[in-house]
Amino acid sequence: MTTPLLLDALLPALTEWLPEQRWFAAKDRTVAAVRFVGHQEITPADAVPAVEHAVIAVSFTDGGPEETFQMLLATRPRVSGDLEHAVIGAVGDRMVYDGLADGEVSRLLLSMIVSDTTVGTLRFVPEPGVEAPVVGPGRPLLGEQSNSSVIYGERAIMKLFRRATPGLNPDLELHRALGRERSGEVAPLLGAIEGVLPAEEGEHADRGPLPMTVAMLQSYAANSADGWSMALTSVRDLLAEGDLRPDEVGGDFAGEAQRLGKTIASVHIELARGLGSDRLGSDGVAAVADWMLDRLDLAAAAVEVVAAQRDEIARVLQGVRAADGLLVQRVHGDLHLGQTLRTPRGWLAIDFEGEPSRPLHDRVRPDSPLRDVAAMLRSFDYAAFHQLAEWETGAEAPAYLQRRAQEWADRNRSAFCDGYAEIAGADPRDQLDVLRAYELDKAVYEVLYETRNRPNWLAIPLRSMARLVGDTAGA
Ligand SMILES: Nc1ncnc2c1ncn2[C@@H]1O[C@H](COP(=O)(O)OP(=O)(O)O)[C@@H](O)[C@H]1O
Ligand SMILES: O=P(O)(O)O[C@H]1O[C@H](CO)[C@@H](O[C@H]2O[C@H](CO)[C@@H](O)[C@H](O)[C@H]2O)[C@H](O)[C@H]1O
Repeated sequence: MTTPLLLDALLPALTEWLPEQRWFAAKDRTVAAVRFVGHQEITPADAVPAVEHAVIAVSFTDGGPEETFQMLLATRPRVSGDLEHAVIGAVGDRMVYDGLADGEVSRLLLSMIVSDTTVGTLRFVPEPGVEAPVVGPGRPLLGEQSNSSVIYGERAIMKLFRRATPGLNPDLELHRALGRERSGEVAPLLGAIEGVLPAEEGEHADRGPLPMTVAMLQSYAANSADGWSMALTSVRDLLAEGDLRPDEVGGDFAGEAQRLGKTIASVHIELARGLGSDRLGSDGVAAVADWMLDRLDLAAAAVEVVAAQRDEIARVLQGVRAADGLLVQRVHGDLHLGQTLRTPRGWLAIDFEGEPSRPLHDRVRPDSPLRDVAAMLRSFDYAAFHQLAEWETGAEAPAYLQRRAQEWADRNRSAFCDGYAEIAGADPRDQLDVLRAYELDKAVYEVLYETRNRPNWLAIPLRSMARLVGDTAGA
C-alpha cells in the first residue's frame, strides 16, 4: 500500500464495501466515487501486518456534498479465519482489510498510545497522569454503533471516529474536561490518537491541513448494562402483567431513573465548572428559538407530517423565549438511555459527540442543560412505546397496553426529574414551556431521524410530537 497508485487500485473494491459497513452514515445515498485524500503509514509497508491511516472522500450520484471518513487499513500477504470477513480487496501481492478487526493491529495501536509515539502526522498520546492500561490484543465491539470500537480485555475501550471532521472531537474534549474535574460520572480517559485532515488539492483547494481526532481510549466499564436494555426489560415486565401498575411489577425502573437524574445533574455541574456557563439575554434566547425553527424547517422539507403541523410546532418551540435569561453551558447534546451505562457502582454517561448529523460548530455551541433533560425524557417515551411500535405501523395497540406504557413513561420521567432536581438544586419542571420546547425540538429531529434510518420506529416520535403540540400537561 501507501503509494497513491496502490491506494487507487483499491478504490473499486472500496466502493462496493463501504455501503455495507454499519458506520457508513450515508446509506440513503448511492455512492458515485471514492477517492483518497490522505494517508499516513503507521508501520513500514512490508511489515506483517502493515497498517496505515487513510482519509477517504465519498461522492454521491445525487450530486450533493461529499462525506469524508477515516479508516485504519491493514495488509497481509494472506488472511484467514477471523479476518476474512474484514477483507476489502487485494492490492499487489497483499490483501487489504479493515485493521480494527485484527487483534495484532489493535495491540500495536494501544502500545503506541501507552508509549507516547508520533509517526508522521499521527500523535499517539497517553492521558497525563493516568495509569497505562495493560497492552494486549483488542476485540472488536459487535453491535449497534455509529463509530467502531475495540475492547482490550475488559480494561480499556478504543473508539475510532469514522467521520473525518476537522477540529477536536467533542467526545474527547468533554471527557478531557470531565477528567480534569475528577468526574465519577464518565469512564476515565486513557489516551487518544490525533491526526491531521490533509489540505485538499485542485478544485477542492479551499482549506489547508487541519487537526483532527482519530480515536479515543477510555477505561472499560466492566460488568455494566446499558440503560436502554434495562429500561426495555422493565417495560416488558410491565406489559406482560396487564393488570399491575409500574410500581407493583418486579422490574420497576423508577429508582434507577432517579439515580440517573442525579448522575446527569452532576455531569452538568462538572461541565459548567470546567468549561464555564453564561446567561443568555433576550437576543441570545431569540437565537436559540430561531435555531430550533431552522431545524423544524429542515424536517418539514423532508417529512410531510411535520410540514402539515409546522405552524403549531413552531408555536410550541417559541416557548423557549419564556426563559428569563437562559443559562447555557457545554452539554452532552445527544443524551438517551443508550448513552448510559449502569455499572456496579452507579451510572455513567458515554458518547459526548452530540447529534451525529449536526456540523461540529453546532455541536460545540453552549446550550441549556434542559436540552439533555428533555432528550432523556424523550428516551423514556421511546422505551415505553417501543414494544407497541410494531403494532402501530398497522393496527393500534390495545388501549390498556397504551395506558400501561404511558404510566411507565410518566413514572420514570418524573423520577428522573426528581433525581435531577435533588442535585441541580432546581427542578427542570419549573421551566415547563422551555422544557417542552426542547422536548418537541428533539421529537421533530427524531421524526426525521427515524424516517431516514428506522421507518418502523416512526410511530414513536410521531405520537410524542402530537402530544407535545396538543397538550399543555407537565413533564
Ligand atoms: N467506557 C465504556 N465501557 C464499557 N462499554 C462501553 C464504554 N464506552 C462505550 N461502551 C459500549 O460501546 C457502545 C458504543 O459506544 P459509543 O460511545 O456510544 O459509540 P458510538 O459513538 O459509535 O455510538 C456503547 O453502547 C456501549 O455498549
Ligand atoms: O446513538 P447516536 O449518537 O448515534 O444517536 C442517534 O441514534 C439514536 C438511536 O440509536 C437516536 O436515539 C433515538 O432512539 C433511541 C432508542 O434507540 C431513544 O432512546 C432516543 O430517545 C431517540 O432519540 C438519537 O436521537 C440519534 O441522534
